[in-house]
Amino acid sequence: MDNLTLKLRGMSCAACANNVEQAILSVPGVIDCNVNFGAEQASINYDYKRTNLEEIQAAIEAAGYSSFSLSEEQGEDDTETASRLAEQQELVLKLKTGGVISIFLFFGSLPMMTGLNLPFIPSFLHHPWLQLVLTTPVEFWCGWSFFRNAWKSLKHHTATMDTLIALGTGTAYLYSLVVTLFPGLLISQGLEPHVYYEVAAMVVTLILLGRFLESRARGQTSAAIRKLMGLQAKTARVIRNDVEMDISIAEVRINDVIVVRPGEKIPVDGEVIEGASTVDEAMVTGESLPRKKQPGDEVIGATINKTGSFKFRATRVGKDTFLAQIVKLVQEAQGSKAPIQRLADQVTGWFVPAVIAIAIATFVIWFNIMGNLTLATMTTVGVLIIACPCALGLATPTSVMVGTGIGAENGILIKGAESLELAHKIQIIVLDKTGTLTQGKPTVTDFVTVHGTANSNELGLLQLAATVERNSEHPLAEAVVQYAKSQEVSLATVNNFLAIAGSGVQGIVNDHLVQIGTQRWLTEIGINPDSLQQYQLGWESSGKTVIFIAVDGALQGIMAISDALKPSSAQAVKALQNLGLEVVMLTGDNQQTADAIALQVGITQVFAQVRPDQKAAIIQSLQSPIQNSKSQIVAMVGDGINDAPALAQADVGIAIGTGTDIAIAASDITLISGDLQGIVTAIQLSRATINNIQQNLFFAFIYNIIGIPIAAGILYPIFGWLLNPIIAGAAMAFSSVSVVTNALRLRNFQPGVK
Ligand SMILES: Nc1ncnc2c1ncn2[C@@H]1O[C@H](COP(=O)(O)OP(=O)(O)OP(=O)(O)O)[C@@H](O)[C@H]1O
Ligand SMILES: [Cu+]
Ligand SMILES: [Mg+2]
Repeated sequence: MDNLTLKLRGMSCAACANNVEQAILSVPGVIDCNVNFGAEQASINYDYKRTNLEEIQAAIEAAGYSSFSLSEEQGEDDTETASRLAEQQELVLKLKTGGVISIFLFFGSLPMMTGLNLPFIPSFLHHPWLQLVLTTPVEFWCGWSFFRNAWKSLKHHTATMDTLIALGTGTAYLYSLVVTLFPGLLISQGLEPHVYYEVAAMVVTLILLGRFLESRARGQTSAAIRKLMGLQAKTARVIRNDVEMDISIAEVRINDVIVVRPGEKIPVDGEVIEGASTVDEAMVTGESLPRKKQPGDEVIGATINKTGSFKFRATRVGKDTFLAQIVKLVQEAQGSKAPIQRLADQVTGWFVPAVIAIAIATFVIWFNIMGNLTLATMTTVGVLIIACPCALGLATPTSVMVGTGIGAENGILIKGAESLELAHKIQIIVLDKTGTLTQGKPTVTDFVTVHGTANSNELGLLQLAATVERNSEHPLAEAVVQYAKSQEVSLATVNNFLAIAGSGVQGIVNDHLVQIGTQRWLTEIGINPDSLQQYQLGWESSGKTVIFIAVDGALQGIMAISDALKPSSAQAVKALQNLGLEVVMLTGDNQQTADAIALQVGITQVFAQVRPDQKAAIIQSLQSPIQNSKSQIVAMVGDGINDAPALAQADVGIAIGTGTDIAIAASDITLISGDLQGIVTAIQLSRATINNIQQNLFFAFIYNIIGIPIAAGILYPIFGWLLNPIIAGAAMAFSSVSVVTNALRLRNFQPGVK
């Protein structure tokens, strides 16, 4: 199975998105497909053994739309923008032509519309033949795309918003043409031979105007992506054959040695090999404090070198760089569908046919009841015009695009619209202790053996312990090894090494069986761990982790390891509680230590001594409904490595990453910097986005809900009100613009401000 994202062109409304989706799904071998109108993107899951990119693109082509793949975008980008520009220019020309002509027609029809005698308007403007000559180019040149697209979809037995506009304005035009040619037809019926050319021309112009404004505003919804891509440096100074030279970023290869001076942008990802400096990584990680860099440290492309100069070896270039991955991820997220959009999708599916049915009913009823052809035609045109579902298709995707973009700017990577939507419903948030609340860089602070402290026995035991721990990748093990190094203890070799997850490690060193782990584990394997209790209890109550070292089945010493809290932890926990969330701590560590840490950060609910494989089960139990209420939405925050099952079990899995080793895959949301404040921001952003979507849906529906019945003439019998088709056209154009503009308002989102 393979996954593919295509950029789409030629869609004019959500009904088009439906058509493209159907076209792609009809290709044998396509498993699943999701077309996003707002992002003009399709994401497709397909079986690469049964179909390929060409077949899928051909199907899209056959349905009357065009596509190009996101991955080949680098090359395609220029032609893409060029053709888009040409299209824009043509649209502007059509808009100007339509605008000027519409103004003449508008003044020409004013006397008739208002029923007043307006002497300043020359009467020739009202002449039907002149109006015909003026309107024809507007209808068939400016409005040509409506007819072309309507025809294309008719061939595929579908209908889109273009169908409605073509029908609406075409009807107004044809009606007027008939009246111009055979005024006698109406006069014989006792009706005035009024023409409605201005309706055809103005509606076309207004809708073009709406599209123009909409596409301009829509361009801004992907501003975040462009901003991210703009961060990329253009050139790199590499050393090749001992010569320093400036080359373009595209030519940088892995293992190139690159020189960076103070104030310069770091071109690609790499590892420092010489020199030292501090680097401002805010643009990529959201972390505001500059980071110190020295040989061995990772640097991220697009971040800015501050103080010193250094050399580094390129480790990731081109589309593999951290920045490129972020851009790709955000693009994919922007194209994904939020569950809240399903409603809009369902509506658009039957919307256009339903509107055509209502329009026909309107015509039939008015013509039969009133016997008035003019009234029947104009109400029908009004219904067709006001009913366009285009704003509906924009409501969700535009907000999602802006929301995910804002997230990325703040160092929050949101995998898809679904996670973005779900985050605002989180009720319980589970925080892992090590690496999440704490810095995850534990250090040994105390060490005592059964023979007391500071004797030769101590270093011997330390050697045994560190020798075993060197084979474990657990952060605690790392701390023990570091401590041994600082005491200048050399390490021996270990045999039969075994790690028991959540309990400890063991191995044979110099013919001694060494076992290091939790108090509980030692008890389980029949070793009494209690002889150093007076030290143990004090250390634990200050929040340190105590590990127990046994040699040949007897306790020989214990060690206290402390892992400092992140400076932001307590504040973030408080902020989460203020948002109304229940904050829970989950850890494999001992109960006393866990309680002590929980107290420091203000958490009351603690699950301690949880084995790694039980963490997911705890999440599940938190999710289950409490007494005849609904099930709970639980988020899990972890460092993404050993917490993967729990992250996956949670409704929203939030991974904390540092630098470039982020486990993007395991989580729904990734906080690039380790700062927990990011969780608060993510939840606030989710709330703001959902709010925004709801406003958009309101804007999108309100025009149709109010407009269609009025246009159909529901108020005519009571008040004599009808909706002038021109007003309908204006409302329609305004609805999409107001939706996109409202979505752009989301860009003002400020993290941390409620
Ligand atoms: N390599 C090891 N050396 C010594 N003790 C270990 C080792 N691995 C695990 N332990 C013991 O097992 C306990 C539980 O480990 P686990 O990895 O499940 O959780 P943790 O990393 O301490 O905490 P958290 O669940 O918050 O990440 C540790 O607190 C430690 O006492
Ligand atoms: Cu529309
Ligand atoms: Mg852990």
